[in-house]
Amino acid sequence: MTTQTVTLTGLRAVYGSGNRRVTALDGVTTGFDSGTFTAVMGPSGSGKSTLLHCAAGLDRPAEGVVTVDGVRLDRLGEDDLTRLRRDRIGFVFQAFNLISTLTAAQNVALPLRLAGRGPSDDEATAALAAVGLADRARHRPSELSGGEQQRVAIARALATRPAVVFADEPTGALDSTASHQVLRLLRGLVDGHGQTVVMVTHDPAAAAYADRVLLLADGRLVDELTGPLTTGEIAARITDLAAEPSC
Ligand SMILES: Nc1ncnc2c1ncn2[C@@H]1O[C@H](COP(=O)(O)OP(=O)(O)OP(=O)(O)O)[C@@H](O)[C@H]1O
Repeated sequence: MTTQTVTLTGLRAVYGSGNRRVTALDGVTTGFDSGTFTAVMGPSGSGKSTLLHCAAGLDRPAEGVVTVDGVRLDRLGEDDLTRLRRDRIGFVFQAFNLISTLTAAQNVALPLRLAGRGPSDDEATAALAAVGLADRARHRPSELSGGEQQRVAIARALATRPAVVFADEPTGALDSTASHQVLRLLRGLVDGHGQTVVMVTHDPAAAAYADRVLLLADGRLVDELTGPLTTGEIAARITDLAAEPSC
């Protein structure tokens, strides 16, 4: 039986108040099956980052329920939520967000140290080996290419063996070759290790690596494509969506 690692039910997210009030999510219900790769797409301002932040417990929605690994986030206090984020959720950002003064291995080991489980050189080295960077363990971020830095960031996201990895535009700062390397890596984590991955992207070629593409518009889920998907099919659906009047 398939289990859902993350569920979102009736999510509403609102920023500001009065005439500056913006409804960023307007009743989103969906789930992310364990061991699957989902891409979240949609026009700028459609609510993609807000969805990711709410699903990852970085923002609290105004209404609705998020569960991660069977735990309702709205029932957690700030300390328990921080612990759950640290132990059960991996993050990958467009800007890599590595600590410049630490080596690749030290960056990867950081979540383990914060979780009181480290430092374990073996675990950090194994995580770097899994992303093909065992020989770069002692390099600092400035000594690595963008693609290598993002692979270190992925190794860091995996260090605590999270239930889910959320990636916000992970290839946004990379050239095409490095992008495909990072996407193949994410795909391999899903296929080879049953990792659950949820990725926000603007790029149909990146979304083509996913099993499922969710399309958001004006804070609502307006379509869902399931794979195998080609870049062309995804790009065509996005173009159609842009031409449709929003309701
Ligand atoms: N901190 C904030 N304060 C006020 N409004 C916000 C804030 N963050 C986001 N919004 C608004 O919420 C809506 C959804 O924003 P969000 O960043 O989730 O969209 P997005 O689809 O990720 O956009 P992009 O593709 O441009 O990154 C937008 O209208 C945005 O202007």
